[in-house]
Amino acid sequence: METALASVRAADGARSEAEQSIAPLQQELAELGARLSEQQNLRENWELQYRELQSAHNQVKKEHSKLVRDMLELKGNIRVLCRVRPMTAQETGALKNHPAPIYVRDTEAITLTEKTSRHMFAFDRVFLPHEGQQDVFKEVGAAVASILEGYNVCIMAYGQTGSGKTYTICGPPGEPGVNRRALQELFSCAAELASTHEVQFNASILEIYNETIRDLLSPVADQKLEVKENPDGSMYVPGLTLQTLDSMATVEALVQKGAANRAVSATRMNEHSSRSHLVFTVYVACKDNTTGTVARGKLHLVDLAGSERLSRSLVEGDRLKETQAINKSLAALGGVMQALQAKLPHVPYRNSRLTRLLEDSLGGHGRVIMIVACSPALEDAGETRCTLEFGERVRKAELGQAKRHISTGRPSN
Ligand SMILES: Nc1ncnc2c1ncn2[C@@H]1O[C@H](COP(=O)(O)OP(=O)(O)OP(=O)(O)O)[C@@H](O)[C@H]1O
Repeated sequence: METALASVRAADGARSEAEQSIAPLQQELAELGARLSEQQNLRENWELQYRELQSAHNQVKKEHSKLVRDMLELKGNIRVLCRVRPMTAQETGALKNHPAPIYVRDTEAITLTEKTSRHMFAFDRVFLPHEGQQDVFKEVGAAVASILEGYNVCIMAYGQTGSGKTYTICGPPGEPGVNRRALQELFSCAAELASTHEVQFNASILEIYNETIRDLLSPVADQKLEVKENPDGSMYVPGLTLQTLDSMATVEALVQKGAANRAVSATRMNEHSSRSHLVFTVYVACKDNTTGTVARGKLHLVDLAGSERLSRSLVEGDRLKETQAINKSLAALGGVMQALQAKLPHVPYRNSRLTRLLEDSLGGHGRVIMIVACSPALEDAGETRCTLEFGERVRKAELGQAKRHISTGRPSN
């Protein structure tokens, strides 16, 4: 009996000891539980705030896009932006004590000093050398997105060789240019529309070299390609390869393929990419599932051939022919813009393959953004003046109200 009582007492003692040592653990557990539920509340709050901020951000983005679109309507759908690239170390060294030829007065004006004369130019936006690819895209993103509503948009980079046209349109690795950013924007807009619309993207890449069109997505070299007009006035190139785009991976593969084929043809012709116009086109068909209507728009991204004058390039033979062809098509572009500005009854689109191809985007119903790319180098001041003058002339052109292309039926291109 005694032994049993002793062992019960011992067990009680052990239990109370165990309870005592468990008590702080229980307390700690309770505190941890309270902290966890506090953290959970905080997380829920943060998530809520994040969703609210995201929706406010989307709203601001939509309002900004609408403002830009309204501005485009008011301005007659043509905008000219000017981008000055940074100076290289060599160009800075060449300045010695000479002041830099380009002075950016503000975001809409630039002054160029050439020898002893000074010229002032006004644009819709001037980008300083330090401004990045995202700053440029901010200015063109809304126009890009408008192809989903059935508008035709053309974004061109104009300027002499080495002024930053390819940098702006394509961009080096890690600094994507307008092309990749445009597709990213379009995919993101399409995702937002996914519950009510069916959106399809196709693309083509061609170059115009010496007035000959080359399909950069086709394995067949030396195809005879021509620009034709559909009965509705839209332009197309029969036989041109179209590729479906449905992710950034497909965009990357397409851009790489176009660049590889361009490099091959460049080597074959013993010339450099800057001697041809590169036209990357995105075609969209956006079907409204409620009404069944389809908006068809297209976006041309054009990296124009270098605009240097014959006198400066001191060329002969094949180079002379190339330069003449480039000058002819750039002059044709200037001629089209001039005719639009003067509201002439006849606009000479047929004077070059480039202007013929872009006719349904330039001609009255499209939205055009020209980016004039400028070299800040002292030795380029003469060419830069010509570039800036060209840009200013284009800015005076009037394209009238942009038109949406809406039809009924299934999306196709
Ligand atoms: N905004 C910029 N920021 C940094 N570097 C730039 C910028 N613009 C151009 N560059 C650099 O300047 C050089 C010339 O640019 P780019 O090749 O784009 O000129 P381009 O006008 O397309 O010439 P081309 O007519 O020969 O194709 C490149 O080395 C490019 O990386």
